[in-house]
Amino acid sequence: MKHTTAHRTDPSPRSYLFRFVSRLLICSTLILALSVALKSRSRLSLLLPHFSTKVETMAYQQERFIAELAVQRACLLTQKVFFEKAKGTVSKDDKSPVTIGDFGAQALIISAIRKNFPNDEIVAEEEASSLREDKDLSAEIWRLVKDIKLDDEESDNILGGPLASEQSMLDIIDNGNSAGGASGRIWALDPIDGTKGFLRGGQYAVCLGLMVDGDVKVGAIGTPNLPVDDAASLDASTGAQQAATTANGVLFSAVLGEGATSRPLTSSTLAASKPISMRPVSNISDAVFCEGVEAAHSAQGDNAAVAQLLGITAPSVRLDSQAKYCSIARGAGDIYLRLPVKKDYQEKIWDHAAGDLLVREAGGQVTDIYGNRLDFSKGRTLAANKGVVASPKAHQDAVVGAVKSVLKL
Ligand SMILES: Nc1ncnc2c1ncn2[C@@H]1O[C@H](COP(=O)(O)O)[C@@H](OP(=O)(O)O)[C@H]1O
Ligand SMILES: [Mg+2]
Ligand SMILES: [Mg+2]
Ligand SMILES: [Mg+2]
Repeated sequence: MKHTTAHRTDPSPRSYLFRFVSRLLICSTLILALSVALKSRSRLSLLLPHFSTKVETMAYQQERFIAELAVQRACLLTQKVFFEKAKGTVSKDDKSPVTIGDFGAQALIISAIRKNFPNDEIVAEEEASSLREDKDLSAEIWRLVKDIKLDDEESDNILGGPLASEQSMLDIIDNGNSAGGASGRIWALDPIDGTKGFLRGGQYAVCLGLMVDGDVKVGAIGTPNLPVDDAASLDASTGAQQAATTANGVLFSAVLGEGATSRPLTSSTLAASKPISMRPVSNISDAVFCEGVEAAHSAQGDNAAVAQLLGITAPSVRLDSQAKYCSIARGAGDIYLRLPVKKDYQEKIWDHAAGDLLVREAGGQVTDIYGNRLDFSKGRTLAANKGVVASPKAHQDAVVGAVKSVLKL
């Protein structure tokens, strides 16, 4: 019996060989399958060169959605104030104006960012110290803010619903005090860009951008007074009279590598979007150029001299705010010039982050007067840049060349 048992459990040299060969076969099949999988993956990325970047940028779809929805809700507040005679205007330390619309829009947008991306930093233009000293103004803003909501309850809840109290509104406004910089996720917020235009009855924009490690990845801009029609001429976009018509109000957005879009502003969920792009300009002398209304913000004489050097005979079209970036991005104009008035002025990141991305994603180029890309990694200002020049990519060298010649750089 002993002998028989030993014979059964001890495998013969033949069965050793059989096991060895079958394991070898399994291993080589696995190796073969793995290499086929790897090969087909690399073939896929050869066929779709944007495959890996797409996967990466898809990550910003939620940020884009929240940014658009938050800007759309804030525009409900700014539009309400726009049509009121008294806008609760106060003068800031630098003598520039700020209104209840600026404070209210900042509170609503920061609250939406806090709800959805609690760990992100925010660089926003306004702060609440003056409101803490002026109880009446603070109460007026709270009366406005607490009633603003999107018609669609679910969308409003995505943004966190109503703010909790007047006190928390002030704290939320002061959440925009990040120093900015080159690392991490930082939102740049201008609750009303073009406050002077807003007060004058002209163009203004609610602007929000997301920077990751100093690079702008997402931008959303609400322009309640721009015509919805992307094909509307730039001249039809300048004045106050259009503001009262119903065919106004556009929401622009862009994600790095994903293109730029526009859609009508609504009071509820987001409307359907369509892609936008700069128009092709074969001869630069046919280009339409735009600049700011305020002579103190850009050197209109120098802007005109640059246009003249490029052979452009038509006068500039003047609009306040980042509506200029939006307009050229959708082909309602071609060049945006913002040549410096004062040597020591540092442009603010919230005045450019969203617009810069929008124009680049629409096929344009944005640089400073030296031809350098705008650098958003330097803190709250564009400390490494001077002025702004934006035009179709193919013409940017010529436009910057004309700028350098006029400014004798
Ligand atoms: N001296 C100056 N040079 C350039 N920009 C200036 C400026 N003084 C103020 N600004 C900025 O110009 C922005 C408006 O731009 P524009 O002239 O194109 O409409 C203002 O934004 P706010 O209105 O948000 O304060 C403000 O930040
Ligand atoms: Mg301001
Ligand atoms: Mg601004
Ligand atoms: Mg502003």
